[in-house]
Amino acid sequence: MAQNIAKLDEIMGAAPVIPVIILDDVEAAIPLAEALVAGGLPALEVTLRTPNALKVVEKMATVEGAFVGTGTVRTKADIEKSIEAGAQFMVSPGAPRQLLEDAKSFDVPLLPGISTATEAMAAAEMGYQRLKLFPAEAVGGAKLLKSFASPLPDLKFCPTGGVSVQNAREYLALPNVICVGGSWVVPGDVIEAGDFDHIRNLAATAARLTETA
Ligand SMILES: O=C(O)C(=O)C[C@H](O)[C@H](O)COP(=O)(O)O
Repeated sequence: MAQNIAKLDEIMGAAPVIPVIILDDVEAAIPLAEALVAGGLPALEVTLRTPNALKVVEKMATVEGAFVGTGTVRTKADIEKSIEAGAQFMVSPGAPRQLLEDAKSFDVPLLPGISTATEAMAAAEMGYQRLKLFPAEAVGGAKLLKSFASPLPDLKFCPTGGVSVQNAREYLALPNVICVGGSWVVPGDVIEAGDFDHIRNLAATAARLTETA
């Protein structure tokens, strides 16, 4: 099956920002997800970069209103583990051919990462029209995506990597950007301090990024 674009559009279109979460403390999973959802960010990407990441996904998936996905997905095993934990979407920093092939046999959609026109075209050829630009700021940022819009009008992006509250609006104003991803709404020290009110405020500010001033 090709990439489930309708499902991804629902998830990517739910809010302007997908928080990229790096969390090992399972106890913090539910309060963190609740704070983000309450702030207006329902789609949450939990990176598979900590020993307890899948347990964090399981917990967060129980939070009402949350769309929980996994990030840093690199292999078929990562796909299988993500789905078993209850992920509703998966994100990868790259788009290796094998991963794109493997992901096609699962219902849960994969958002692969690209950083050049050639990679975007190769992914599109395999049925992937929703892509992450990674690492967005390092590979050309909003200027690069703006340049993709005319020759690749069918492709839509979630730029991630170096995106912040300062530069997010520039991306979100582009016609080929649905949302951005970023870790700035989930600072490690704030989570460690258990200051979920602060997280909710960061989320609320991020959720308003598409509002006109
Ligand atoms: O794990 C993945 O799937 C990735 O591709 C990497 C993340 O998207 C970036 O680590 C987020 O970058 P920052 O917002 O600059 O911290």
